[in-house]
Amino acid sequence: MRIPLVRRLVRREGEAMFDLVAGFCHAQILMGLVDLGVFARLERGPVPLAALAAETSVPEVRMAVLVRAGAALGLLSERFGRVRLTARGAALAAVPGLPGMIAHHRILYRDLSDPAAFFRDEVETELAGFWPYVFGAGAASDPGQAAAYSRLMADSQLLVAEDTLALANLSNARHLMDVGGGTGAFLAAVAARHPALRLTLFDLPAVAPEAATRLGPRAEIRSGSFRDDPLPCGADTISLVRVLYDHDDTTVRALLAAAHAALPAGGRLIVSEPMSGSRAGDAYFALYCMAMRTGRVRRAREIGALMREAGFQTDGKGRSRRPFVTSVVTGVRKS
Ligand SMILES: C[S@@+](CC[C@H](N)C(=O)[O-])C[C@H]1O[C@@H](n2cnc3c(N)ncnc32)[C@H](O)[C@@H]1O
Repeated sequence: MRIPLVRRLVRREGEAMFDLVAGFCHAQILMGLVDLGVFARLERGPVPLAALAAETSVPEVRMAVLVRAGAALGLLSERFGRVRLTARGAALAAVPGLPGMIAHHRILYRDLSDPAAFFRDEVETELAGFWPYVFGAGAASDPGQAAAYSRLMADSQLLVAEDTLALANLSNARHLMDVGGGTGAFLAAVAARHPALRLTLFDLPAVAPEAATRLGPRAEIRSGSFRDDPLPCGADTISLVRVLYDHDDTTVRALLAAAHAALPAGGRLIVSEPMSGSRAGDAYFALYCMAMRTGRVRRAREIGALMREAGFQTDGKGRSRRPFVTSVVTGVRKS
């Protein structure tokens, strides 16, 4: 700090370090704003601080602290006695599924509350129970659990679909099968862009029927488990969107082999999910997957190697517009 030429750099480094130190507080400010409905309230327009405090049953002096904290994080501003959303705050409130995702992070944070024990694998994680479908079709038969996860997945699919479709061109495809397609949010986005493309969705029996409600006659719905059943044939393109990272290498190898068997020569496989090699992949999704205890975040080149092992031709290069949304690796079945 005493050397003028590097003072600015040192201050920036110091701020970045302090942000790391204070990260938990930042996350809790965000969750507080979601839990208290502040984003939802301010989406309807600016509000005086006292009214916001009264509506949320928070004492005004404490709400003033929360609002200032939200302002410090670039989410809120207070002008002319009214609290309002900044552009970032408004965008955050409007991203489909994001407030729900922030709220469900309390489960992840409980799992991470003793990080040394977490990394030593001494924690019975709650997230492993939140996503029971990963363990197989039997565990997914609880409709309440299935509905909770399906909603979170479908809401967050909008951006994933946008980036996947920007990176994996489907204009030459005739028939796409989305394996692990959930309740059909990805295929709904595909259908809107490619009206002539034939669509099939494959998912567990507890999940797939809901896709029929969303997609209607636009898609054929096939129920089954890719752990136990062969994948239906007929599609010239298969997509696996946010599926591989839920599973260990043995299951992924079997699934990629099944996709290879289901495709004709020249058929195309599209893998889209957050990958290692980015801050989001390594400092968020990797921990999330570890807490789920079933899968892991992989580098694009690892996914590429697994695809090649299954018989696909791929350069294994992950492409991404926004690594925190998704990355894409594609391959072609060799003849
Ligand atoms: C993380 S979700 C992704 C859903 C959707 N592709 C998306 O991106 O929104 C993983 C999906 O894989 C499905 N799945 C998990 N195990 C499966 C299995 N053994 N057979 C078929 N689908 C399975 C789940 O039901 C779930 O819909």
